[in-house]
Parts: sequence; structure tokens; C-alpha cells
Amino acid sequence: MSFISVNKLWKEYGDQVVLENLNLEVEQGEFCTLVGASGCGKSTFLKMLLGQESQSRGELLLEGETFPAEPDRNRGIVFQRYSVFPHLTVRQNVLMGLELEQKPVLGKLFGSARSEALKKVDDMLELVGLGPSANKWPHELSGGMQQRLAIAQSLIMRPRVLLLDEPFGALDPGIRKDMHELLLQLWREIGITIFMVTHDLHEGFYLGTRLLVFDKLRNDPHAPNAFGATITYDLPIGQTDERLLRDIDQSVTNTARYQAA
Ligand SMILES: Nc1ncnc2c1ncn2[C@@H]1O[C@H](COP(=O)(O)OP(=O)(O)OP(=O)(O)O)[C@@H](O)[C@H]1O
Repeated sequence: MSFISVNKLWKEYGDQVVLENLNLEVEQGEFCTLVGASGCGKSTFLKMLLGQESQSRGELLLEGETFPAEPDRNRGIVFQRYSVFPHLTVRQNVLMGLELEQKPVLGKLFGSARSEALKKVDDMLELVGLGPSANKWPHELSGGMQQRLAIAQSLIMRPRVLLLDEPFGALDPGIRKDMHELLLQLWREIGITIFMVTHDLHEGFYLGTRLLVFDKLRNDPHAPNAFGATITYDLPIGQTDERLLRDIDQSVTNTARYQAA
């Protein structure tokens, strides 16, 4: 049995078919990057993995069981835009998840429970390179540092699956490279399963263990909503070459043109 199984999965909004007949088996510890034209349903797929959206048809299984219908601590998510709380310091931002989990009513930990939680928070901040910034406010951080904080906020809850929706899309190329290194280091150290959406085909081609291309096999200009996207390529990273990259780029660009028409 696979860690995650996607069987004949469809997603429709009204008469718009967004995803059609997705089939996928993912083992624990895999790092999947998702690429595809804008509007092809990559974020929708992440939302289904998160439990924020339900499928129209088909199955989504975690260790053979139906995925929990609500977001829970099994799954953490990081978005492109910073999702940190501006009125809390870096340390408080990361502590908050643990406090709300252990004290859902008061939202505060005291005594030894608080010391233990703070130790975990400081270890996590070290891991993502924010140790020296623990007492800063989010507005004092660069974009890359804010995304490190968002990643720390997710990882402190020890999710089994980390979902990343274009987490580095707003960052400068140099910072993006540093964030790739950080992500690969965290993934190796923690052994977590990752799904990451990116618009950058090169990023998708070289980061992680597996590239999933979301694309439409059929485009009908007279009925643009009639066909959804599916996984057209499922490639192990490292066994990809420039020619294939160009083919995928061409196909994704064609779909993007149809979508924009
Ligand atoms: N809640 C919703 N209600 C209706 N339609 C929706 C909803 N969420 C998404 N859609 C539609 O589903 C399609 C897929 O959207 P989605 O955001 O998943 O695409 P995407 O591949 O992640 O795009 P991008 O790369 O631009 O973020 C789009 O046409 C979008 O308008």
C-alpha cells in the first residue's frame, strides 16, 4: 500500500472540469514538484490534499484511509505570500501553533510545558536559520526570512505532508537558490513528504525527486471548460533532459494560450 494514493480523481466547479482522472501513488519521503499552465488546477489539487476542498469523484487515500476532510496536523501548508502574524515576534509566531494545539481555549502555555515548547521552537528556528532573529517582528525580516518563518510555523507541528504553493515565487533568484538549499536540507533531515507547486519549470525540473506535469490532453476552443487537466508527465528527477524540458515547456505554453484565449 502506498503512503498516498490518488485514484481516478476528478474535480469540477459547476460545469467547469478542472481536474480529470488523476492517478498517482506517492511513497513516504518523496518530494514531488508540480508544474503546469496557470489555471490547470495545481492549487486545487493541493487544497484537496490539505482537506480544504473535496473531490467531485474518485479517491484520495492516506495509508489506505480516506483523507481527513478538514485540515489537520498531518498536513502543513506554505503559500507564496507571507502568512505570518504581523503582531507576533518570530518566536511567538512559531510557538502559537503548539500553544493552540495544547491549550485550544486559552492559547497559552505556562511553566514547564511552556519551557519545553520554547525549546522546540528555538531548535526549529535554528534549523531554518532564524535563530538570531527570534525576537524580531515580521516587518523587520526580508522576504526570504519571512518564508523561512512560514516554513518553521508549518514544520513545528510535525506534519507528515508539507504542501508548498509557489513558496518562493515572490523571491529574488539569489534568495530562491538559498531557499532551495534550505528546503532540500530540511527534507533530508526530517524525511517529510513534500508536494511543491512552482511556475518555474527549471525549479520543478531540478528540485525534489519527482516531477508531475499538470496539463490538458484536450483543448476545445468552443468549450474551454469541458476538459480538465491531468498528470501528463510523472518523471523521476535526474532522468530528465533539456529536450524533454523543451517539449514540456511547449505543451504547457500551448495550454496556457488556450486558457488565456
Ligand atoms: N472555489 C472555486 N470556485 C470556482 N472555481 C474555482 C475555485 N477555485 C479554483 N477555481 C477555478 O479552478 C481552476 C484551477 O484553479 P487553480 O488555482 O487550482 O489553478 P492553478 O493551476 O493553481 O493556477 P495558478 O498557477 O495560476 O495558481 C481555475 O479556472 C479557477 O478559476
